[in-house]
Amino acid sequence: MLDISDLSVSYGTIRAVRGISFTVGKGELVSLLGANGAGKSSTIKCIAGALKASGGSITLEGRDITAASPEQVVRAGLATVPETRDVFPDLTVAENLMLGAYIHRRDQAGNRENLDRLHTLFPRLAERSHQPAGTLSGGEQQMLVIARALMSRPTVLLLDEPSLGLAPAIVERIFEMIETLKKSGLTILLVEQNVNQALAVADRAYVMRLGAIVTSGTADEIRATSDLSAHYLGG
Ligand SMILES: Nc1ncnc2c1ncn2[C@@H]1O[C@H](COP(=O)(O)OP(=O)(O)OP(=O)(O)O)[C@@H](O)[C@H]1O
Repeated sequence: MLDISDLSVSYGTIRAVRGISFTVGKGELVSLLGANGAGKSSTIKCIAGALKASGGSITLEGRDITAASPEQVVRAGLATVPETRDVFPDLTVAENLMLGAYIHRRDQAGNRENLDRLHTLFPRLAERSHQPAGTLSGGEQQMLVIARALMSRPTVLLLDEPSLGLAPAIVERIFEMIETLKKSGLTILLVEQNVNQALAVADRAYVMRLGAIVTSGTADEIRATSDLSAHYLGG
């Protein structure tokens, strides 16, 4: 489904991602793990078309999207939830959601149907449809940005640190929702610092350190073989 081959990303002379390769199969939930500064967000931004690759290739369902713009990437079927969790604070929840559907703006019936499905998945957003998004709690804003990404009807969803800065009870809810999305058949690439939670939902994981992939395997293999504290806590 998603095939990353020898991908490099640089900021001037800083090489943030150094020739990494990994795959995410159809319907799989793959996690990209690593300490601060390992290069996870740079990888996600590059796949999303927000950063230019300095080498390598990105293929989605056999189609080369390495040089695609963010909009072209969304049109190809890949939606991204960045770690910045940006909502438009003065727009209502409903208006924020409709912005996620801009590539389908002529298909109003399809958008309504998708919105109904998302309201079932995120009842809190349905209750707060007419409320300015800036008045939502942090956890609700995270739900909103995930739902907004799903309004583009992606086949692959990239989630960058969805649990960042949220209370443990809310983190539980976010991970339950990620599991529900996986069960619905969505292909997911999940970047997380929350290693235990990520491995609990992931089929496979890749561990990044200093811009390179140092370990990969099933969630059980990663738990069993790698020294998590060394990779994640920088020890
Ligand atoms: N805009 C930028 N300009 C220069 N260097 C950058 C920029 N963004 C990231 N970097 C550098 O690239 C490297 C990888 O950063 P990146 O944000 O991809 O890591 P990360 O694994 O996502 O970490 P975090 O979890 O803290 O976001 C770091 O050394 C970082 O300082």
